[in-house]
Amino acid sequence: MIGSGGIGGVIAEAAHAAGHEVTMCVRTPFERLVLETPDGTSEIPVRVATDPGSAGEHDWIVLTTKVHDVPGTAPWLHELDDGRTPLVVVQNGIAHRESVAELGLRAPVLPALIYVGAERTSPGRVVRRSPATMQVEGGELGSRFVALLEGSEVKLRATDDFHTAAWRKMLTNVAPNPITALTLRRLDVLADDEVRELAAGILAEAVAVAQAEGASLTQQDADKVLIDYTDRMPPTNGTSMLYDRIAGLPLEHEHITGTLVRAADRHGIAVPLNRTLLTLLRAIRPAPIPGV
Ligand SMILES: NC(=O)C1=CN([C@@H]2O[C@H](COP(=O)(O)OP(=O)(O)OC[C@H]3O[C@@H](n4cnc5c(N)ncnc54)[C@H](OP(=O)(O)O)[C@@H]3O)[C@@H](O)[C@H]2O)C=CC1
Ligand SMILES: CC(C)(CO)C(=O)C(=O)O
Repeated sequence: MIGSGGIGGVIAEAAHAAGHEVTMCVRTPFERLVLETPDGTSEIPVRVATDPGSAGEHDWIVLTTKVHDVPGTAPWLHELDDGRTPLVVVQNGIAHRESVAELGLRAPVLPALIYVGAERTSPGRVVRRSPATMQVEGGELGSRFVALLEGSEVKLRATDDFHTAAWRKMLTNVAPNPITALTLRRLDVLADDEVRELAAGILAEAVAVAQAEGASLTQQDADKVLIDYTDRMPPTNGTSMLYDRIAGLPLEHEHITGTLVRAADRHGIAVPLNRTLLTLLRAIRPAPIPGV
C-alpha cells in the first residue's frame, strides 16, 4: 500500500480481512495501524516500510495517495515495479492512468474508485465512518482484484464502463468536497436550503460536462447524488478535501473542480459556479485549522 491515509487504511483493513499480508510504504512513519469503525477500534497487523529498499516483493501494488502526491511516490513505484505486478490506482478524479503515466512504469494499471468516509486523524490512525464500496475497471485484472478482496466487507465490483463510473464519482465530489472545504463544515452544510440549491447548480453544470466527455449520465444521476448526500449519508461525515483543509494539507481541487472546468472549456460549456469554486480553492493558503 503506497499511501497510508484514510483510503490506505480502509483497503489495508479489507486486505487483511481477506487473508492477505499487507505492507504500508510510508512517508511519515508510525508503529501501529489503528482503524476506528462503527463496529469498534482495532489494530490491523501490517508491516511498515519506511524506505523503498525495504519494501520487499508483493503480488499487488495499491496506490492511495492524493493525485498531486503521485510524483513523490516514484521511488516506491520504481522499486516495486517488475513489469508484472499489477498497480491498482485508487483515487478520485477521472485520470487514474494519466496520473501514473509520466512515471514510465511497466506495471499493468487497474483504475479504481472508492466510496467511503475515511479520515486519517494522525499517522497510523484512521476513522472509517461508513462501509466502503469500490468499483474497478472490468477485465481480467479487475476480476482478479474483486476475487482478491473476497472475504472482506468491502462491496467491490468491476464495471465495463469505468469512464461513466469515474464521472459519476466526480458528481459525488464536485459539489460536497469544495463546499465542505470552503465552509469548514461537514455534510450537514448541505441541508441548508441555499447551500443545497448551490450544490444542485454545481451538479447541473457537471452533468453537462460529463455528457460532453462521453459519460452516460443524466440530470437524474445528479439529483440522486444530492438526495444521497442530504437524506442517506450521516451529516457528521466529511469529505477528503475537508480533511485536507483541516490538516493544513494541499487540496485536490485541480483534479476535481479543475478537471471539470478544463473539460468545460474544451467543450465551450459555461460553468460559472464551478469556476468560482476553483478560484476560491486556489486562493486558500494551507494551514492547520484546529477544532473543526
Ligand atoms: N478519505 C476519503 O474518505 C476518500 C478519499 N478518496 C480519494 O482517495 C485518495 C486518497 O485519499 P485519502 O486516503 O483520503 O488521503 P490521505 O491524505 O488521508 O492519505 C494520503 C496518504 O498518502 C501518503 N503519501 C503522500 N505522498 C507519499 C509518498 N511520497 N510516499 C508515501 N506515502 C505518501 C500520505 O503520507 P503522510 O502520512 O506523510 O501524509 C498519506 O498517508 C484521494 O484521491 C481521495 O480523493 C476517495 C473517496 C473517499
Ligand atoms: C464521495 C466522498 C465524499 C466519500 O466517498 C469522497 O469521495 C471524498 O471524501 O472525497
